[in-house]
Amino acid sequence: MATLFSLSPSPPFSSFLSPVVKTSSFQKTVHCTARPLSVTSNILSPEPDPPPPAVQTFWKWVSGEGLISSKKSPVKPAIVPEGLGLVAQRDIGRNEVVLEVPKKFWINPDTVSASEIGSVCGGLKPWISVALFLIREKKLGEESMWRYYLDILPQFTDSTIYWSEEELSEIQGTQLLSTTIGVKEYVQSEFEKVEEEVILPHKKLFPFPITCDDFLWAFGILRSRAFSRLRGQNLVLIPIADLINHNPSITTEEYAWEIKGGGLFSRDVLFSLRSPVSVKAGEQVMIQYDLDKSNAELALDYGFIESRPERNAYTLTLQISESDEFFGDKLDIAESNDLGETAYFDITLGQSLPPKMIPYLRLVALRGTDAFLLESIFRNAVWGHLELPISHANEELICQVVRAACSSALSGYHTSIEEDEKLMEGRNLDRRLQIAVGTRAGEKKVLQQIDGIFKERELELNELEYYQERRLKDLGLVGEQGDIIFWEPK
Ligand SMILES: C[S@@+](CC[C@H](N)C(=O)[O-])C[C@H]1O[C@@H](n2cnc3c(N)ncnc32)[C@H](O)[C@@H]1O
Repeated sequence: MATLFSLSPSPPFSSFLSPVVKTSSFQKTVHCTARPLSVTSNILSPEPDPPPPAVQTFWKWVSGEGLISSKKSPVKPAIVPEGLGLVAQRDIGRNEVVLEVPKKFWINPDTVSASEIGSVCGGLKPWISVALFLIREKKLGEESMWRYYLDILPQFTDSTIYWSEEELSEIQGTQLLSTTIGVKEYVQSEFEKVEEEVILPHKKLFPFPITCDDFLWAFGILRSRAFSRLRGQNLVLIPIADLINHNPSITTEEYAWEIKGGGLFSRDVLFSLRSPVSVKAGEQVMIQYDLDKSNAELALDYGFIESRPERNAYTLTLQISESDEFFGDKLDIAESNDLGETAYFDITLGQSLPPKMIPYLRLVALRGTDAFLLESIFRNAVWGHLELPISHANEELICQVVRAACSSALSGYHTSIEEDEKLMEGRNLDRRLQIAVGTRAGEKKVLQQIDGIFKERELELNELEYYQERRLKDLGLVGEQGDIIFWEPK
């Protein structure tokens, strides 16, 4: 039965750089030592610590190059609980622009094309060419014009891609773990390709050793700090603007950043960042990175999670088996409804199931005497039929398979929700442990929710109305009491 469809532990790894700012928290080598990262308030103490020398040098560079006027700028970099951040130098109004960064200071695939390595990066994926550029500039040290920016980038963040084996053991059984492993394998294989095709054949351009760890660093930097959803710019690092931290209590859907200018008579193209809320002098200016990301995505991209229930999600992977005797017809029906041989359904804690999930499940489970619905004469109407229960057997099967899959997924975690909650109640959890415990508890809650939905459905199987009854009713062949009216010749 379980071969009918699978519930995979791991959702697909989204193509590189999904929407919004990617950031990540870390202990930057340049910023002092470990800093507390618990985000309880964005109000800083009256006398914030002076920024470390590397940040001061960066700020001088930024002002000296005319990127920003340090006197007039409404924000400046400072140490905050999230690492470095942008702090208001005066009161800032809601939607007020806090930074405008001219294009010549952006790092994107065009920057790479115009650089010394541009000629050898032509055919590369945008993120790979930018990653290679960052690594090379970092290794060039004093010789790089980007050195002051690179000096303030963190060595790593709390993203799960940087966790040790021991830390990863805390997310045993989670989708976050499978995704993390998948991402690391992806980075490794991309590194091996670029090493063979670009790095090793061009020793003059890359005279220093470049390792997979360097590549993972660059990947993490891009994943956590690159801005996207920008006009014509899908992957761009904006020095200084990328110091903006995430505030979970800002829930505005509007993006706080945009590209300005570039029209026929306009001045230079600028990246413009606004404060979505009003901020008092001395407070941190923050934004919402992405309302749509699950905790697992936040943990992977940035190295933090949120406590809001709707950040907890689980991706169900359902599949039409190739060995299914009706594979072709089922695939055709799925494809006519924008689904495929494999379909991914993101289920969020406290929210109803995605609307196409149950019809797809019924389709996948369709067999035996119900299979007539797969015939081509039903093709235009079949999805409508699948939106309602088909037969007792079909409905029972989907309940059994989903419940078995939930129970198998739940048995893969090494702690119970109660144990996790107890741990979370305790103070002073290590940041990474806090991410691990919060994510694994959240996934289990969603799995329990899914199991609960199908458990309830199983109890209703005898009361549901199925295709044949609906059909007879439509034909006027079922009486008031549900009794079947037989046609009797007079
Ligand atoms: C775009 S960078 C922001 C600047 C960063 N704080 C730094 O020190 O360079 C995003 C990273 O900042 C940290 N960060 C941002 N918002 C955070 C939050 N609300 N809680 C914890 N860490 C946060 C995470 O490490 C995240 O990956």
